[in-house]
Amino acid sequence: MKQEKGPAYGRDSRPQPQLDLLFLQRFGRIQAILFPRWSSQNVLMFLTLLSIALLEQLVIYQVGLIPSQYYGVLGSKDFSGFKSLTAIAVIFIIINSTLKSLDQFICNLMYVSWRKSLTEYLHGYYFQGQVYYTLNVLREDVDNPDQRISQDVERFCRQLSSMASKLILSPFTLSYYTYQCFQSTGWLGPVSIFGYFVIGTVVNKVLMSPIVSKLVHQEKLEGDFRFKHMQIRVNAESAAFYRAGRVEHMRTDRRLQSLLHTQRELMGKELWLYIGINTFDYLGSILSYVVIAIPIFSGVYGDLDPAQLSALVSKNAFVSIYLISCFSQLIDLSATLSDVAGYTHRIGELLETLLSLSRKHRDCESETKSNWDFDKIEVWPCHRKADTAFLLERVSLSLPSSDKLLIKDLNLKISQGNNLLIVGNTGTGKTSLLRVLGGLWDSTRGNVHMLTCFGPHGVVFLPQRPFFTDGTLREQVIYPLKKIYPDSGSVDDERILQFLELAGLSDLLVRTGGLDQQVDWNWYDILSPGEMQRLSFARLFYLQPRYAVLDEATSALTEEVENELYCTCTRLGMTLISVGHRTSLEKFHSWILKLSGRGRWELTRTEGV
Ligand SMILES: Nc1ncnc2c1ncn2[C@@H]1O[C@H](COP(=O)(O)OP(=O)(O)OP(=O)(O)O)[C@@H](O)[C@H]1O
Repeated sequence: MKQEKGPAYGRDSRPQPQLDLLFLQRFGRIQAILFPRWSSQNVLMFLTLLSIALLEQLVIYQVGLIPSQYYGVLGSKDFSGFKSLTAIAVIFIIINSTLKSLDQFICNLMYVSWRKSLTEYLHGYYFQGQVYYTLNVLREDVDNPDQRISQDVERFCRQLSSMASKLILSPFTLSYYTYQCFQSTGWLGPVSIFGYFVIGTVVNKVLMSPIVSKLVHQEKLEGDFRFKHMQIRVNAESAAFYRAGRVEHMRTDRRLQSLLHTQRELMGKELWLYIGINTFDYLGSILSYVVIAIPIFSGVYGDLDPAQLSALVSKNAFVSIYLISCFSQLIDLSATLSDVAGYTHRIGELLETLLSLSRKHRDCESETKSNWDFDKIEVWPCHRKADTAFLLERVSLSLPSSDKLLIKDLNLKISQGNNLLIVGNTGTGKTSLLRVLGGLWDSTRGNVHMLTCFGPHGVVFLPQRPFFTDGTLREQVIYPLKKIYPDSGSVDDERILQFLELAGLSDLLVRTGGLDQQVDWNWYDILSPGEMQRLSFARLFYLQPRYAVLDEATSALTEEVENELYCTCTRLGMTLISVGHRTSLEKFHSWILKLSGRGRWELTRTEGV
């Protein structure tokens, strides 16, 4: 693996989120995810919504005519006409309310379907390779990716679906009533109403821009506040030992205050937008009379008597008012649109970062041509039985986000049977070297070649902090494989039980009530640190890789247990790359790499076993 760039990712200065071209680009990109093909489910739903909304308009029009027909039948005392009109009215009202409910129902279905499409799309990139690690640990420019994927996507889809049926109809109603208005008032009506709308849009855009950037900031603070609660939830026991309730209360409240302060500021900005929207709504209602007043006062209708003039005013006022109300409805959507724009920016930023990270991951993968993905090993168990797992050529390593040098010009070959122990003081870069071997960090200089694959027959890492997923005991042991490997049914059960016993965890089986018993506990809460390390070893024995990378994997265990676990690893034919502080580890290794900080290192041979 040839890696030129160091691991440092800077804080980039992104432009303030606005209602600008960037918004349109990001919105367009999200729409392409929501509507990938003409035949996609979302497009079909959208077309159904369009048909229902159009049908609804037709029925509304018919319902609107009914009152005037009542005048007719009541005026002429036509009882049978009254009965049939009432029957028609009831039918239309039932159809109308059904269509309205269907409209709402389809909007809700679209919200769910959009959320599914967008979230699954983001998940596809987020969980690709180590993208989730880079994004959460190394990138500082995209805050709270979890919040963006869960809450921001949810709100974006909800707001967009609430706008959908109004937006979808506007081109039709606008064209129809523009034509009607033109027929009644000539060019003056539509032109002045369009001009009014343009002014309204420009003013609203000015009022909306600060809202968009404030909303983006508010969502960041919302994510920070949630993260604080999550931190306490995950570390509840440690916090309780510190009696941290008071200090954490103060810190959590501080985040809440900051969030609420921003929310209040956002509302202050929204107030101006609401004033703008309401002013345009009410001004619109008198605009129709202004449109008619101009020809009247300029003498165009000088030859009409008052009765003819009022008939003309009433006719023109109706179409103008309708056209204006179509535009007002669009202006009313400004508040929702500014929310949608804020979420569009947050999701768009995440999307862009995910795409660039995934591109980088793909480039890396094609460069190394090695099988780095655990998913693939279930299909193709690694057949690259290379004698050498890692080859490092003049590798230098610095801290991300700073120039502090950890390792300089390291040449190292890790091959079968040559167990390597990495030692050194705290913070000298032992785990960082493993991060480079694991492909999580790039080296600043030099080449890192991984000549085998991950998983059974390849390399397995046991990180310093054990990782457990939700699920049964079997799922913990076979992790990160999704299926039993090898696919051998009960024989596999025997292997798992045997390895649990070897790891000293037979009693855990009794506590869980069996390998496949669903447990709703959090593994981190119910296992002691030592038990977590034992369970990690049971996993390692099960996967039985050719190379095992152990980062202080026995730090919570006694030397005696450490001895047993290491002996089992050796018996199972694993080559070990360990990081540890204990001298008792030396006897299991044939090489010791000592890191001394500031780039210095020393490789020596030991007696080993
Ligand atoms: N994501 C990160 N961003 C910036 N600096 C980091 C990051 N992770 C670790 N570091 C820093 O890198 C240095 C080396 O860390 P590393 O975890 O490799 O130390 P170590 O030698 O394994 O220490 P220990 O013996 O305590 O496990 C430390 O100074 C640490 O603070």
